[in-house]
Parts: sequence; C-alpha cells; structure tokens
Amino acid sequence: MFQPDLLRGKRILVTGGGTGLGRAISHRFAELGASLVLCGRRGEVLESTAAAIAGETGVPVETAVCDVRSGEAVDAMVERLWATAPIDILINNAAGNFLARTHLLSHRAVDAVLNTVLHGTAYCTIACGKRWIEGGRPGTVLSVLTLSALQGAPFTVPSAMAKAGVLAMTKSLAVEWGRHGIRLVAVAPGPFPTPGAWQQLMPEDRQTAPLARSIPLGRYGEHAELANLCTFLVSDQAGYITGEAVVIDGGKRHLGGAGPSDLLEWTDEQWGKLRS
Ligand SMILES: CCCCCCC/C=C/C(=O)SCCNC(=O)CCNC(=O)[C@H](O)C(C)(C)COP(=O)(O)OP(=O)(O)OC[C@H]1O[C@@H](n2cnc3c(N)ncnc32)[C@H](O)[C@@H]1OP(=O)(O)O
Ligand SMILES: NC(=O)C1=CN([C@@H]2O[C@H](COP(=O)(O)OP(=O)(O)OC[C@H]3O[C@@H](n4cnc5c(N)ncnc54)[C@H](OP(=O)(O)O)[C@@H]3O)[C@@H](O)[C@H]2O)C=CC1
Repeated sequence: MFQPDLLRGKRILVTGGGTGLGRAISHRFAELGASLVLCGRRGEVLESTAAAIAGETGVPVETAVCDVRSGEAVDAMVERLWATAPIDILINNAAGNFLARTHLLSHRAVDAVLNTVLHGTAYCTIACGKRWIEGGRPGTVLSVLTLSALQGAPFTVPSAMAKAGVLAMTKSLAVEWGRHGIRLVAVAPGPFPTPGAWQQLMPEDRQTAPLARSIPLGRYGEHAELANLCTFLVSDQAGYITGEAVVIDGGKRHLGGAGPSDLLEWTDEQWGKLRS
C-alpha cells in the first residue's frame, strides 16, 4: 500500500499514455495524486483516456498529440508544456513492434521501430533533461524496456536493438546527470496482455503453448503489478536508485533461451523412469 499522496505535486509526462500499459501506469500515478500529460499520435485516444482517468481520480490530465519520431515535434511539445509548469517525471513508454523475419525487413520497417523506440526516447529524455539542468531542477526518467533489451529476441530484432540502446542510455545518463539530481531508471517487463502487444506479437498460432512452459509463475503479468513497480521507482522513496533496470517477468528470464522448459511438464512417471 502506498501513501495516498505519494506523487502529489509531481507533473508526469507519459509517452504512449493513451493505451495499454502506459494508460495503466498513468492511472496509478493519478490515483496517488500526480498531475499527468499523456502523449501519443492519436488525439481521440488520448482524450478518451484522459477523460476516464480524470473522472475516476479527480486529478488534472492533459493531452499532447506528438509523434516522438520527430525531434522537432518533441521539442515543441516539451517547450509548450514547460510554459505552463515544468515536468518532474518523464515516462518513456511509446513503442512500435511487430513479428517479422529479420532478413526480409525493409529499411522503412527497421526505421519505424528504431525511430520510435530509440530516437523518440532520446528526443524526449534530452528535451526534459536539458530543461532540468538549465533550470537547476531535479528530475526522473523511467523507460519501459522489454526482456529483449537484456537478452535479445529473434523475430523482433529492431525492438530488441532499440530497447538495448535505451538501457545503455539509462546507465550512461545516470552517471552523466547524477550530479544534477536527475535519476534514470527502467523496467523490463515480460508479457503483460494489452491489445497493442497482442495484435502485433501474439497471433492465434502462438497462443497454444502452455504458459507454465514459458513463465515460471505460470501466468501473465497484471497491469497493476507493473504500475506499482513504476510508482515506487519514480517516487522519492526510490531516491537513491539510478541507472538500474528492474525485471518484472514472473521469472521468464531465468528459463534462458534453450532452457529446460519441457521438463516442467514431465510427470512423476517420467522422472521415475529416468531415475531407474
Ligand atoms: C509475446 C507477448 C509479448 C512479449 C513482450 C514483447 C515486448 C513488447 C514490445 C512492444 O513494443 S508491444 C507494443 C506494440 N504496439 C505497437 O506496435 C503500436 C504502434 N505500432 C505501430 O504504429 C506500427 O505497428 C508500426 C509499424 C511500428 C509503425 O507504424 P507506421 O504507420 O509508422 O508504419 P507503416 O507505414 O505501417 O510501416 C512502416 C514500414 O514498416 C513495414 N512493416 C509494418 N509492419 C510490418 C510487419 N508486420 N512485418 C514487416 N514489415 C512491416 C511496412 O511495410 C513499412 O515498410 P515499407 O513497406 O514502406 O518498406
Ligand atoms: N505488453 C507487453 O507485454 C509488453 C510491453 N512492453 C512495452 O510496454 C510499452 C507499452 O506497450 P503496450 O501498452 O503493450 O502497447 P500499446 O500498443 O498499447 O502502446 C504503445 C503506445 O505508444 C504510442 N506510440 C506508438 N508510436 C508512437 C509515436 N511514434 N509517437 C508517440 N506515441 C507513439 C501508441 O499510441 P499512438 O498509436 O496513438 O501513437 C500507444 O499508446 C512499450 O514500450 C512496450 O515495448 C514491454 C514488454 C512487454
């Protein structure tokens, strides 16, 4: 249980905050008193989410239509937001991804993912970071990675490359900006069902494998579990944590690429036969 006013007084910009995990994280922040700016490309999606969160929590929720692939658009958005009040916390959550065989990707397909995840994250982070440093203000950046940032992922290679780059950014800027009171942290989620991720990455053919084989805890993550982790990491309670990425995956990472997942379903008889 968090203090009910844990994030009161914090103004938080959430990229990709209109849908899925960004929406869930934003909702939790609002419940704990933060004021929000939700950013994405689709104004109607942002407006609908903002109205829902504001209605349920009573906190102000602004929206900012912005394609983070454009550095100019990001600078203009952040400049406009700062004119009202500084942002205290940036959540780099916007992403694009799809399943594809890498040797068949076009240049534009590679760019679609890298420009959103790697470049977009860099543009947003620098736009906020430079204002924090110039204004002598502290700040916090939380980036949403994936497990693939740590261990790679076939068939989603541009995403894995981009998220690994964001992890490198997190570690590097933790050192470079630490003396300015700026913290950079990250979360690396395993599978958390969202319409966006499932549409892109979980065609029906993939939904047949038993969960216990791919996730030791035997279930997908719940949005509230990720939102609570993000809440702790951006709060002042985590004020001495920087440059770290926290994995939240039900133990999936520890199965390893070619781990013994089939053995998880062996019966006592099979084990007995082996022993004898
Ligand atoms: C298994 C359970 C989950 C485990 C966890 C996995 C970690 C999750 C990571 C995530 O990021 S989930 C988030 C998913 N959400 C989204 O992807 C939403 C945003 N996505 C998009 O906007 C699009 O999908 C996009 C393609 C990334 C970008 O859209 P945009 O409108 O800018 O591009 P397009 O003009 O449509 O396409 C550009 C370029 O890319 C080629 N392309 C698009 N899709 C595919 C595909 N599936 N396979 C191959 N190539 C693709 C497209 O053809 C264009 O190239 P050209 O044809 O012009 O050369
Ligand atoms: N769901 C999962 O299992 C996992 C998700 N993740 C990560 O969690 C985050 C959220 O994913 P999830 O909620 O599942 O998927 P969504 O598709 O719901 O979220 C992606 C969001 O990013 C926004 N977005 C995409 N491109 C741009 C852009 N160029 N400029 C601005 N906003 C953009 C989208 O809004 P719009 O289209 O309106 O621009 C959307 O709100 C991502 O970083 C993803 O990599 C990581 C591991 C697992």
